[in-house]
Amino acid sequence: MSQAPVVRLQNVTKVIGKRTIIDRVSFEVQPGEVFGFLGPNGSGKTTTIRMIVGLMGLTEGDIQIAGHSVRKEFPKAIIHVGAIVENPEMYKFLTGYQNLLHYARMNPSITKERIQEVIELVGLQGRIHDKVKKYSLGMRQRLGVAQAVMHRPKLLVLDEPTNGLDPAGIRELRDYLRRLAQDEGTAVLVSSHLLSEMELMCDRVAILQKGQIIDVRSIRGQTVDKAASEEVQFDVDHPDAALGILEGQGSGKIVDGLLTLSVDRTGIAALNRRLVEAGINVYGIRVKTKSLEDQFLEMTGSETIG
Ligand SMILES: Nc1ncnc2c1ncn2[C@@H]1O[C@H](COP(=O)(O)OP(=O)(O)OP(=O)(O)O)[C@@H](O)[C@H]1O
Repeated sequence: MSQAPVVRLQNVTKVIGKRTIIDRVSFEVQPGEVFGFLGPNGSGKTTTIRMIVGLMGLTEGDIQIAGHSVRKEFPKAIIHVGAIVENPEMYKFLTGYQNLLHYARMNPSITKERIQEVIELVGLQGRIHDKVKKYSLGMRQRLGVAQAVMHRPKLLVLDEPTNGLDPAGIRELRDYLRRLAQDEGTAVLVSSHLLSEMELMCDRVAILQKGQIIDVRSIRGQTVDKAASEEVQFDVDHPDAALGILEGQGSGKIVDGLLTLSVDRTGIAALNRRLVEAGINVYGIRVKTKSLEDQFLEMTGSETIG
């Protein structure tokens, strides 16, 4: 991608006592991208996020936000960030609108028009004049996001935003985060321990395990049921010879007497044709679909993800 990243982590490391909690974590989030930070409980998501938003120092490495190092130019970096890391502080006896007005007063660049715009962005227009104490958790969170993005930050950071939300609330969260990314070009970083939610919400995810990034991948449009990759097994009369014939066609191997390859659907017919033309008898072809969930479990071992 040619755009400059909104946030760039380079070899971020955090050591507490003698323990390395975060170990050389590197990734970038682009403008307009919803980026998921996925990992089992205790893998280090919150710690990383706390370092991004300046609630905790780094032991090694650097984090740049809009090109400014949080270590060297923290005030210049942090003005580009909107975040909900702990529960957003709201005045429960004031209305949603009064709360937004209160925070807007601290920043003269926020106009009444902008307040209206963020209210519509998070879909709170029908309830914005109700007292916050009457709000559901999902509505409080929308108000928190509205407040966090009023000053048009380049980066929005949300730690476990789906916690406690029902499926409808999660869908709404997804919709307004996407809107924010698309309409305002905001880079959105969300953490979660639930792959199924990340798949619906994010363009890419980084998978964190025991303080290390073990994978970063695109997932836009994929769901748990759709294959991210497929393993194809050919039942043939001479597996070794078949393996030789298909050399160079991906990582072929023989498993339980079956020729096994990773290939996408369109490649299966072509491989079959090559085998038959080379005189190999093919008795069966089986496609073993691996969902992202399977792959995530494979990568993170037996640790639970939700
Ligand atoms: N201040 C601290 N002192 C010592 N250990 C800490 C501290 N903060 C976090 N840890 C440890 O670092 C590891 C990562 O914690 P962190 O809260 O970042 O994980 P997480 O992925 O956000 O998990 P969860 O989803 O459960 O919050 C955990 O083992 C935790 O016990």
